Amino acid sequence: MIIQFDQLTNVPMKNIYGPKSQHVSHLCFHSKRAKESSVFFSMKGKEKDGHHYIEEAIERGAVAVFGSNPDNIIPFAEKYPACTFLLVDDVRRAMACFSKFYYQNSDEKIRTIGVTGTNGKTTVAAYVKSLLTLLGLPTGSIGTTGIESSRKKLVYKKSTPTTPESLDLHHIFNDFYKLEDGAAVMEVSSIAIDQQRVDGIRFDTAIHTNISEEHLEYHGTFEHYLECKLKLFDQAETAVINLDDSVMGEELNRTFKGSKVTYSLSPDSPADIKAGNIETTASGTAFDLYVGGAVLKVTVPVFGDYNVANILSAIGTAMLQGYKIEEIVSALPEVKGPEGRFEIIEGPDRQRVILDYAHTPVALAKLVKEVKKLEYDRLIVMIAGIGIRDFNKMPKMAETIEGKADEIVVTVDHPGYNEPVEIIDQVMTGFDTPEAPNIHTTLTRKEGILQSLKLGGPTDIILLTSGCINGAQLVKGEEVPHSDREIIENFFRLTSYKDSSGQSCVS
Ligand SMILES: CC(=O)N[C@H]1[C@@H](OP(=O)(O)OP(=O)(O)OC[C@H]2O[C@@H](n3ccc(=O)[nH]c3=O)[C@H](O)[C@@H]2O)O[C@H](CO)[C@@H](O)[C@@H]1O[C@H](C)C(=O)N[C@@H](C)C(=O)N[C@H](CCC(=O)O)C(=O)O
Ligand SMILES: Nc1ncnc2c1ncn2[C@@H]1O[C@H](COP(=O)(O)OP(=O)(O)OP(=O)(O)O)[C@@H](O)[C@H]1O
Repeated sequence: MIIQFDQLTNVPMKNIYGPKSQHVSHLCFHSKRAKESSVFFSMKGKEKDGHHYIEEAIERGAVAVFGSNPDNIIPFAEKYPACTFLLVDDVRRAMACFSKFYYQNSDEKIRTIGVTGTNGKTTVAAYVKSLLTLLGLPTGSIGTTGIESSRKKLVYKKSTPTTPESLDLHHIFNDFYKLEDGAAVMEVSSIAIDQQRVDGIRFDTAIHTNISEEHLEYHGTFEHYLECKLKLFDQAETAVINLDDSVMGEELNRTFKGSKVTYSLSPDSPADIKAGNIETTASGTAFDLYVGGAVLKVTVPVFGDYNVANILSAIGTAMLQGYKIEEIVSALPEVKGPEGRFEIIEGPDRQRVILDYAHTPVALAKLVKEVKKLEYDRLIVMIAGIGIRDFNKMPKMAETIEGKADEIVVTVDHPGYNEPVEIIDQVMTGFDTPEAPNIHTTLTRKEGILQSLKLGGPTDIILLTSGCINGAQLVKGEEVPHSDREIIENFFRLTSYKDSSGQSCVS
């Protein structure tokens, strides 16, 4: 595509050096990803300054460079006269605006729905994707579990765990549009908002799940974390708000000016949609839906009260897209959730392994409460300290689980550059009685899973929490392939066999 840089109206620019137009076929913000006809965005980061990699990007074929530091940009413009240099105040903002332009404002050709909150973003995104698609609005999704159009999983080299960088995001919107999806639902993390990845997107609907302490390793204070999350609603036409969340829900309910649907798990709440009489069944959950003065019976193939809250937010989203409540309710029994969230794997001898990504104390507490509603003999719970997250959170996970399970296995997820043993030590400080015989420690997620499975007997539930992002464990800068499912299936294959009477045995 030929880009006439001096005619870009949506990208705020201070100055342009060199040729005013270029043939562009690729966008990047990492010099090592530059190739022929690339535009390179040089950003100052936490560790490095992208301006120091401009020459590398040019050597690899970049034909245009955005930067904010004139001390770098002007001398390079003189040294590389064939390359276009664009001096801007804010490179992240420029990257978001330019990407939107480059991918022909695809975000405006489809509906965009953003989900934010501490817990439940992935789950809500999956429910919304599934529900809207069932209702006849093919919807793609973007988040921690990957990128999926309404019909298939798409393969991208992800640059971030949850919310992609702006240039990837607009590329994905464009792909959804080309695949004839009518909407995109995406998880919007607080970090993404802070790093301006969603700048310039006008969301049709923003969904709020809840807020509790998280990502303090990045934000420093809870106030900054909350402030970032609230910003999403400044760029949304309509909103779905959880009134049960007194911190963020009440604030949003007071300040949000557009159309909104509020939701609550308390039938007495003033919310627009509410759930009551929640009952766990063998195949999911049944509840009464209070909406517009009526009470409707609803069944959903999901487990856990918090997932009923997540379903309510999906219902609110569908209502804001113009669907009638009767159509929505009739689609609910078919709704699908994401992988690794209350995902049940049946083992031999009526054992059940439940994989759940709960990795905050709040999520863990709620999860265990829900699991205890199921029938089982003994409960084995694995928790993990996540090396790439807040160390202060680790003891709180131990504190949350102590006394609530028959066996507790403590392990490590994504050690990053930390020593696994230090992570374990940090988690263990949260137990009152760390030496208790039912508390076990292992140094890798794989060992933790195997230990938990070995502790399980007939009719037990083995709850494996925390989780693995993108099928890998992050160890010292490397992505080490890892699959919980593979480990579990191999374990059951190796330990169970049919004896001569045809009965299954577990050794
Ligand atoms: C900790 C953090 O916020 N990191 C983000 C940050 O990187 P940084 O500031 O450390 O970058 P840096 O290494 O200092 O490099 C600065 C610049 O130089 C460039 N560079 C660097 C080296 C080189 O050889 N060439 C080169 O061009 C880099 O591409 C970068 O643009 O800026 C980068 C560019 O915008 C982000 O991609 C990167 O996200 C990393 C991948 C990341 O893991 N982020 C996590 C914390 C994150 O965003 N998580 C959230 C929430 C997850 C959840 O759901 O809980 C998410 O939305 O994924
Ligand atoms: N509405 C909710 N309230 C509290 N806990 C929840 C809620 N929804 C899900 N959870 C718990 O949090 C875990 C993570 O859920 P989910 O992956 O949907 O959240 P998330 O916000 O996407 O987290 P992340 O971005 O870190 O992946 C679930 O496995 C469940 O245990």
